[in-house]
Amino acid sequence: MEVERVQAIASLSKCMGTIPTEFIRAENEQPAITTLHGMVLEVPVIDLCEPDEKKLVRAIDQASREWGIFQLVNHDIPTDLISKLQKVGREFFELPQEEKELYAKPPGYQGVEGYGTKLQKEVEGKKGWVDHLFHKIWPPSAIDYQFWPKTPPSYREANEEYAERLRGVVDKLFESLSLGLGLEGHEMKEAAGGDELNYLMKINYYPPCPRPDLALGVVAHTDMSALTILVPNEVQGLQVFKEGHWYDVKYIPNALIIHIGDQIEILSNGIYKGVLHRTTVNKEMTRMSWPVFLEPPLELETGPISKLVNKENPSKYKTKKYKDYVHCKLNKLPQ
Ligand SMILES: O=C(O)CCC(=O)C(=O)O
Ligand SMILES: [Fe+2]
Repeated sequence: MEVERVQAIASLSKCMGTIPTEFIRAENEQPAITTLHGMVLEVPVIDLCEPDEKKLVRAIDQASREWGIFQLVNHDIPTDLISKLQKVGREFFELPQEEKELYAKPPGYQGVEGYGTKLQKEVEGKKGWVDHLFHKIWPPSAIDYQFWPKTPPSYREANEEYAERLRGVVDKLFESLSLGLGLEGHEMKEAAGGDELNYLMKINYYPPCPRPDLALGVVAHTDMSALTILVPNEVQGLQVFKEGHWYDVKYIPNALIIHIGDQIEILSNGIYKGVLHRTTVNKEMTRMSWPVFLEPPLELETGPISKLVNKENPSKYKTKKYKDYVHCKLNKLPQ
């Protein structure tokens, strides 16, 4: 059966000025009713070039305890490279529909990679106003190039260069998180899979939506990954839940948005918190984002790091294979 892409639904909806009911969220989810505007709390912004190492570790530690999300500036990934990554991704989504379908998840295929429209089973059968493309970008042994667009031709180079540059940022983040918890610098990354840590690229494509007050892009969730490193385009849309309210995450050109995911929450025995977030959509403009999910290998067992478990802080999470964690989360089963 052919899946209807949101991009196609969006072109029809534009003429009609309405959206199909399956995209209209319940009132307790509608962004127009549930977003707190006008002030207020701002996600921490962290300068990765901070010369005082201890200060940097403290800033990352505090943001990860209190927010589970922060924006990283001066991260050393060239602006040109970020623009190139965005350009080739945009060009892929602007291809004729039948060319994009060449990269669709094959029928019956169990993996996550490929072009598609919906990953998770959603709240009350409602749909998110978003299409996506998933493919791994690191390590080289995990890459399956059948899911990488061949058009535009520079797609591959841009993604390979981005993966290469991202590795330095990833190592620095894992090291800081380890030190923040009083561990040796290498421990956190090792517990998350070390050199076998998978970098899963996702491109989210949120077409213009005639009723952004009623629809959501991605529904409220925490990421399953250890960490997620995200580049957005300039269209506002990411929101985080903090102290009982939804807040916009301010767009900062060329910043990387870092999410603490479920796996870091588990490894840290709950000291660092996975952040609850969602996305809104825009009436006139296409929003896009490029999260890279840093995930343990599927067969790796993850659980609280033993040094972080003691009488005062007993283990809060089960130790299990990452693939079993993913299975329970996708099927909404208890962990
Ligand atoms: O588009 C965004 O800013 C966030 C997307 C997201 O949360 C996700 O794909 O997991
Ligand atoms: Fe997410």
